Amino acid sequence: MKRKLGQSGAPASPPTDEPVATPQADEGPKVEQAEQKQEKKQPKHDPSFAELGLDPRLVQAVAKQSFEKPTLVQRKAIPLALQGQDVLCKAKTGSGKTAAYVLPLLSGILKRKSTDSTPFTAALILVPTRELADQVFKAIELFSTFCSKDIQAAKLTENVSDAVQRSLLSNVPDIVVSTPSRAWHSINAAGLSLEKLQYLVLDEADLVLSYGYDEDMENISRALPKGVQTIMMSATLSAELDTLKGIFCRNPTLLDLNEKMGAEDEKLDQFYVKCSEDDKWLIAYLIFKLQLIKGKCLIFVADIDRSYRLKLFFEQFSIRSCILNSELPINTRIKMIDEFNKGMYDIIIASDEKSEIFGDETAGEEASKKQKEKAESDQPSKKRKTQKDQEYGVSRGIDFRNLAAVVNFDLPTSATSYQHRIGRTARAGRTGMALSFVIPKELYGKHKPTSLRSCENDEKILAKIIRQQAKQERAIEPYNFSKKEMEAFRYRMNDALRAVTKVAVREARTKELRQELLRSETLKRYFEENPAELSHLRHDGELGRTTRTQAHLKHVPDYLLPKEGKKALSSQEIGFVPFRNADAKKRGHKRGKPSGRSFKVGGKKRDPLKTFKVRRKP
Ligand SMILES: Nc1ncnc2c1ncn2[C@@H]1O[C@H](COP(=O)(O)OP(=O)(O)OP(=O)(O)O)[C@@H](O)[C@H]1O
Repeated sequence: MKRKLGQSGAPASPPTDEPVATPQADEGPKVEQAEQKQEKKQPKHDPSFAELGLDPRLVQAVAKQSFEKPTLVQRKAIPLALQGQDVLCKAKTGSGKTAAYVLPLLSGILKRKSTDSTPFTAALILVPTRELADQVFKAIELFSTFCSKDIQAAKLTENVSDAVQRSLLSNVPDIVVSTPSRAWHSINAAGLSLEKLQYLVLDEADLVLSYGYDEDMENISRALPKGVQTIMMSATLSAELDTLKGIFCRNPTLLDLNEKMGAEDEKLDQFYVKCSEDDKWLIAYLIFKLQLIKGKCLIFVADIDRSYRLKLFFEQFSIRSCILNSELPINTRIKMIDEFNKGMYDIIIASDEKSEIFGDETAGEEASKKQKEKAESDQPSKKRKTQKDQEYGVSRGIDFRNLAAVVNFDLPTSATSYQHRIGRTARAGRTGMALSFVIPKELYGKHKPTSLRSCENDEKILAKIIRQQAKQERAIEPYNFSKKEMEAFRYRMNDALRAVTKVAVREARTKELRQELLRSETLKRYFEENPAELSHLRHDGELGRTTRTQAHLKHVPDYLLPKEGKKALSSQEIGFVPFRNADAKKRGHKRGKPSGRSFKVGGKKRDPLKTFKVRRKP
């Protein structure tokens, strides 16, 4: 199907009279020219938001967000978009791509409305997941705070009937945010009109085809009028982007803004632990029970069962966590991300079910064939009792705020997927840490109860990840735990693992879904009137008695801890991962070097014993 899209080369009715840019033909020199022209025009200092030519009401809204100055992608993309150019932009995760396309879009609509108030849908923003649609919609609301009367936006990813959708769209929103499938459905069944569309945005553009939206994209391309300005955003480039570029863009300007990371500027510390299958569980228990990682954490696992397994395992030790997966209703998922961002939870366990289909630029034909087959087999089956949402995904684009660490409990199956997962932390100038568990080939399949098929190739994937990160001048370093000190905790880990049986996992999965029904809209008013009862609705509550209760596991007795304290579990200190790199610079903190001091973060003094440690390979 993807090739079919590629073969067509251009939509039945091309979006413009201008020649459609043939992929790769003149791309190289054009990029350079565009960049050079910009260099000449640029003032000596980096321009402020006001100097970018945006509507003053938007500049005011940006100031309200406390954005001091535009990020690189915003500085480069906003002027081009305001000039009406098609832009294909690659910039790193968390670099502010959303504002880079939302602001010029809003500015253009406001400018037109100052002379012509005819209502029509002027912009369509397509994103691969419903979570992302919600996030982009909220960003539009925030940026249009001071012009809310002039800008109407709608998102089409709610679970509503066609009749309700039609009535919502009868208000003729200026901007529509949607996944491709819902957009196409609404064009057919709910009266979405693209007749006068001026702007088309594809966010996480390289993913829209991988997600199986090929046919929808092809249909949408045919429904577009001529002359639509297209903006494509992504953190990684892939063959899919060429296909889309050929279909939707008119001679686009390519902004490849992969900022190389010098050690000084690096805000993300990356580590991997090579360990056996059961040691993964042991180390995870130690990290979270002894709070070796400080702050909020996102743990990625390979599938839904695994997420419940880990949550139930953590519950044995009274470690609270919540789960995100494609089975949960969209409202629950969005609410959970919101609450996590508000600081209600510390740990989210997310199943990255689409990891395989993200594609890997380093993978061969054979591998991508397999990925495609897996994606197809993931399509909803009538036999399946619970329906997975095909439009679920949190490893791409979702802005988890102040996330201190990403833990790849199960390594993804591609380097691209890794890049996006770790991009959930160290966003918008903050610092973060990524830790990945890797099963060496010789240890794979040795501990049946915890073995996972996708881990068979962990070492190969790690090699690809190391190469990929090296290209960006980033390093991923080994991290070792002291085996001797860990042993004292092993029987507890085994006790807990034994209690988390397959039956317990199945029951927990059903129970969680049932609980989500209880948390439904019908109870909303009751809880508005009885806010104290809300604690029962926390998503990180215990899934209850699906596992054996083992009270003795809930605390760590002193005699288990090494005499030297937690720090003896790993040697050589790397220091706390602070949120702001500026602090690190001030105190002369160097990555990988022990500082041996306590740090002040957010006004509080940190205990150096509670820091994350690393031992480098000799
Ligand atoms: N100019 C700015 N100054 C400060 N913070 C900013 C600025 N622009 C964006 N941000 C913040 O940076 C964070 C990341 O932005 P955004 O989600 O747009 O990144 P992204 O590049 O789209 O990431 P991804 O590739 O993961 O989708 C958001 O919390 C946003 O509010």
